[in-house]
Amino acid sequence: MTRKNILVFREIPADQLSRLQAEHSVTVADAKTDRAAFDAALPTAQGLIGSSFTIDAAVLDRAPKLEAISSVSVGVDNYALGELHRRGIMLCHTPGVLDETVADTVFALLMATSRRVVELANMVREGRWAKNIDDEHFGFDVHGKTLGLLGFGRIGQAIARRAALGFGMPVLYHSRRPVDLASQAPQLQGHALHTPLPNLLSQSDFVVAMLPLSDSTRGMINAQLLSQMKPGAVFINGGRGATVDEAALLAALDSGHLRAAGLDVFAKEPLPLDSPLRTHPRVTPLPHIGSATHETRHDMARLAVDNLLAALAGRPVPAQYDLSAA
Ligand SMILES: NC(=O)C1=CN([C@@H]2O[C@H](COP(=O)(O)OP(=O)(O)OC[C@H]3O[C@@H](n4cnc5c(N)ncnc54)[C@H](OP(=O)(O)O)[C@@H]3O)[C@@H](O)[C@H]2O)C=CC1
Ligand SMILES: O=CC(=O)O
Repeated sequence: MTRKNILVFREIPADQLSRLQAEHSVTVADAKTDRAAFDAALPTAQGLIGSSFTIDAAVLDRAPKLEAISSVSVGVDNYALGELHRRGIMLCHTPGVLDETVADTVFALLMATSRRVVELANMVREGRWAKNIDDEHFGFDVHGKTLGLLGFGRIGQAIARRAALGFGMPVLYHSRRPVDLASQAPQLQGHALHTPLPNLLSQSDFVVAMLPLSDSTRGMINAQLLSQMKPGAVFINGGRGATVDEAALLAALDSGHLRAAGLDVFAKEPLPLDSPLRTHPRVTPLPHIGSATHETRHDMARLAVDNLLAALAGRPVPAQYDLSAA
């Protein structure tokens, strides 16, 4: 079989790198920290694999031999989808293998915001636990409360299973098309309801966004949407930061309309030091760790390598992203 040129633009585990090296010529050059080496390898690259770097038309112009990109992520908002489609370059991603881990992270944010986990742990660490805990420190229950999900795809449904089956939470969800629960999520039958957005917002104690970033979702969670949320509700974002108007979110927290926010993702990452979201007392910020466990990151890398090896060999690809609508 012909050896092809692969450019690894963000580190992958050694055992997965070896699989690529066994069949192809591989250059490892981190696109962010080793940009000169990345640029030098682009003109001959036939396959790219990595994540967290924007591959736009300017990058593609310098990669005339490119056949396939394998993203070690499920989200594909870093890629110029229309350009890839136009140029006939295949895009692969890692759906499914991270669903349960990301749902766990979202639940960590639900618990942390409601039970004030970080704030009260800091009180203990800093020697400020000086008296018995009283209502000044109390949190709010999660179990039994209503969960509103914006986005009810693979990960949204994994969150819904935890909420409905583990925490006895009624689940309302919003997506453009209702999901046929009988065939796609039988465990959630009788537990999750496709709900008009205004009703979901006004009835939910927790609103969790698990949306991809696209033209239709960019800035979707704006002042008007936030104002329709139930007073005292908690907002969690596990999808993409740019789906939220962050200034509007801050205003909703500062006015007291929202009780708290748990955010794994931000419009700009890493979160700028001067962002008020970094230190806001009622925001629990995480550094985009939705899928960041040893097991799941390894599974993602393995699927991304499976994808790229299959794409370059002309074999059926396990998880090709459909660019036809781009
Ligand atoms: N924090 C982290 O580390 C991680 C974040 N993510 C993010 O989560 C996203 C979701 O992942 P996953 O569940 O696998 O994706 P899916 O494609 O399975 O689900 C996406 C959901 O969003 C809905 N949706 C899309 N556009 C809109 C819209 N305009 N209005 C309302 N609903 C919409 C879809 O329904 P419909 O099309 O019917 O509208 C679907 O229910 C990823 O794209 C990624 O950006 C993923 C992994 C880790
Ligand atoms: O944000 C992570 C992803 O896989 O998408």
